[in-house]
Amino acid sequence: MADPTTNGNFGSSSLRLKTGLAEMLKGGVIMDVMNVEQARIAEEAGAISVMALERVPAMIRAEGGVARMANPKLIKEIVAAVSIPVMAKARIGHFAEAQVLQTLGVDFIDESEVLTPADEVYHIDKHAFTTPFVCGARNLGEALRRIAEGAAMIRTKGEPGTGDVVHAVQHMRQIVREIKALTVLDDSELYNAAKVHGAPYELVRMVAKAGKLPVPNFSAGGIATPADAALMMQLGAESIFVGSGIFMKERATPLDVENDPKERAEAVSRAKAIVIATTHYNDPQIVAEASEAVTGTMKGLAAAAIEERDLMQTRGW
Ligand SMILES: O=C(CO)[C@H](O)[C@H](O)COP(=O)(O)O
Repeated sequence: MADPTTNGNFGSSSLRLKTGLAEMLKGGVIMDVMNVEQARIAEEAGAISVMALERVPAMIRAEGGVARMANPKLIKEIVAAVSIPVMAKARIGHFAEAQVLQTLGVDFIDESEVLTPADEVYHIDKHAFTTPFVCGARNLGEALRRIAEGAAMIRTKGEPGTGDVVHAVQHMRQIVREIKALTVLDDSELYNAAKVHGAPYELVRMVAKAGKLPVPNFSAGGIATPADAALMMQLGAESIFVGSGIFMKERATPLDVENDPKERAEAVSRAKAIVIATTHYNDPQIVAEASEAVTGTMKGLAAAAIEERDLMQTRGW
């Protein structure tokens, strides 16, 4: 049998390179930004990367409509404004949006359930791109299916735009639990595990041997406070994505960081605190100090109150 660590798509030098880029983002915070000023604040606050998009999930949730890839003009402005890596989102299955993002030179493409899915059956064939991809997952099977398609980074889906961390916790706990369960199986049992998880045997075997995913495992969706970030890191996340928790004032209204110094200071305080808490996630004293420095926190929306059909996390498979 082929050695899954050296053969097949996953062993390709191109995927190892993409995963290497993802490894460089470990231990940091990736912040959603909707304009150049937000991107500058994120960089100054110590974000490891920014995600360029037109509306953060809280706004998409409040306003409805079809959520698509951001305008290339906005992405180019943000790429030009910061020196940290820039990510941008494509709709699930929308390989033409991903082609545009690759042409624009973004550092990572997020095939994201936050946008309105473009294909009800197929995710993007991510091996066909030189730009690395990150994808969301709620469980190990979903994570491994995305990795099989070429994803170089996995993140929990959580329930984006709520400020409620409960589903990010659920997804991270499930992925970690399912990985642990694989490590005690013998080789003959792994075939059935692959069937149960709906994932390629080679990847299941790789995870069973290593006790971890073959790509970095980050967390996203509903992370809104420094303590939320510390919680996710302690549960096994290797980095944190924060969208709606930093730049939003009301559910559909962002802080005016361009014209209002007080609101700008509020965004800076939230951004810095999340970065500090992510770095020092194992030190409650530092997380306490970071939390104290925050002025204003996203009010949020309890994920349990959302109708099944309005969940973003159930998009993708
Ligand atoms: O799609 C994302 C990660 O790739 C978003 O950045 C993230 O899910 C935002 O969620 P929230 O607004 O709840 O922080």
